[in-house]
Amino acid sequence: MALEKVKGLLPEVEVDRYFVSAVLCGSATAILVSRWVSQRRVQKKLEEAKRRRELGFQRMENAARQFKQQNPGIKAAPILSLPLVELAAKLRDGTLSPESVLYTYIEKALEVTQQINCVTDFLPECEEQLREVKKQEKGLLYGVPVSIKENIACKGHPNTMGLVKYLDRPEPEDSVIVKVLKKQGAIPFVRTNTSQGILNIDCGNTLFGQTLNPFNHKKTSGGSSGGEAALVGGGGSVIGIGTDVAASIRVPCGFCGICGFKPTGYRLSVKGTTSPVEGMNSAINVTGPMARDMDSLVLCMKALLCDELFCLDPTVPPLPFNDEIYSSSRPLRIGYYDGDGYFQPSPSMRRAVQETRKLLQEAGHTLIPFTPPRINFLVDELFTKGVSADGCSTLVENFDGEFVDVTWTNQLRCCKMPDLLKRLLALILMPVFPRISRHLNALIGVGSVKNLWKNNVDRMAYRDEFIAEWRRLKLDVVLCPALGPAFNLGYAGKLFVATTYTHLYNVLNFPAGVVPVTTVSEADEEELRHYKGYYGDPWDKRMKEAVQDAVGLPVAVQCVALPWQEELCLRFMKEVETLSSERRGRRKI
Ligand SMILES: CCCCCCCCCCCCCC(=O)O
Repeated sequence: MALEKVKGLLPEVEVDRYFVSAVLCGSATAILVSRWVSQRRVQKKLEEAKRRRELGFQRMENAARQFKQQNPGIKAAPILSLPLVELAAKLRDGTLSPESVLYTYIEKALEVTQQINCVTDFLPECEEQLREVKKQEKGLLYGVPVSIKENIACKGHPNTMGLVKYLDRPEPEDSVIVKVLKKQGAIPFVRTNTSQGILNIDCGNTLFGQTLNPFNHKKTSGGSSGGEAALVGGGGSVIGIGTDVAASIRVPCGFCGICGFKPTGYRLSVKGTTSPVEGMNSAINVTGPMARDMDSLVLCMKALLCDELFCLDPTVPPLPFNDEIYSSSRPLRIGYYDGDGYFQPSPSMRRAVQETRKLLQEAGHTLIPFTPPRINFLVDELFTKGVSADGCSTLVENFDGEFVDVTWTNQLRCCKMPDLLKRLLALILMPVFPRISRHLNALIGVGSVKNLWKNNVDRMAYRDEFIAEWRRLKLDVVLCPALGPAFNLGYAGKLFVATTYTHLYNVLNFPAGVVPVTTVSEADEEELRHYKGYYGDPWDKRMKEAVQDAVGLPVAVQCVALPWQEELCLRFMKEVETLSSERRGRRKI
């Protein structure tokens, strides 16, 4: 009836069935052709990028070979085995030349990346910088080759984050961090792989492929600074710079058996780095150092916290490194927890905390149980809802027109679901899988600017509550689990929520770092067979599968301090490193 009325309102036209079919077929063909054309364009760009990358590797090989031919007496092993502090001292006093160190690391980085695919780009201008450092006053990192995560700007190279759309956007200038490193005499020489779009604890993308773990090629290096962690862990770089908005320095460092430090946001500059969700402030994105030992991290922090940094980026507080706090040996009051109530730690994660707690206690510190308050609220309402406040649209847009890497398909599918479907699924899942249901609800985002402000207020209130508990127990620092051991390939992109141990400290904006303390034992593997998780849901099942078959792989702990207490946090990390390496030494005897 209604249809008849509408028809009556329309002018009488003779509809030609052939004409309609032709229009429909034409439109469908046009859509298919334009899709094919755009896919071809992406494919071509991918091939071009691959060629450029291969050319870079070729240049690395030639440069290293030429240097070796001209300097046959220089041996790689003694240079590669030097910890950063000793390497920097030898460079400064002239025992080693910057050339010998740079070309040795170029050759080693190439060897490592051929095995585990961690380098994305050679920085040929490192040869220019090699000449430059000799003209300037010797800085703290004089002649030290440094690797840089691919989202940290190096002039002339694009910050792609593994996305084809950014390939043609070379950065107009170095990021502040790279400028400061250069001022201190460092020589950035390679850039390293990330997860596609960065917001992922795996390290794979369609541009550069998957980075593998240097200790076990069936495992991921972790992400998103996974290229960096794998290169340093594999011995191809002595110091690297990563970024971390939820886990990206700490998770890959833990997976690859190295130390990594996430300072308080804004203590180091992020100018010139690309963030996974630009403009999002619910979890703070930072830059930080990654290295094989704590002394290296400390030297790097000292080098970065200099006048050049404060001058280039006046939004960074002008706080030079405080050696008095770092060198203090006063006994500490250390809060600790070995499970956060949201994601049950693997057996080795828990044992790492318990063994470290014992060592610290025996060394004269006071250990006090500490429980992070309202963990579900923190994870679902503050972190996930905060990061996806726009209903995931910024993140989803990043993937428009891209071939989506397998490490992202699962999560992207969840993000792309219409809100109504998310709500419906969340409702259905609530009685059976409440944690997954809450996560889906959080991915809907906040809905309005007013709600975002409310979310910010809630975050500040949570931070006050957390600090009040910290103060009530008179704590100096906190010891807690670091995610590990390294996941089997194919799992990290489906276990974003396992980052609760790290992302808590991005929401709070506290400094935090990871230190490897042990390796997975047969007993851990046996205990894992009985792992049920806190919820017994599909995520727990996945976690169990992800960490299986890891005997011998490194496991870290996480050390945390209050905001702006970087030096105290680093001192605590150093102490943990010393105690656990002494214990490993004792065990060998
Ligand atoms: C917009 C989708 C939100 C989904 C939840 C986010 C999960 C974060 C995974 C952690 C990735 C680490 C990234 C980093 O720290 O830089």
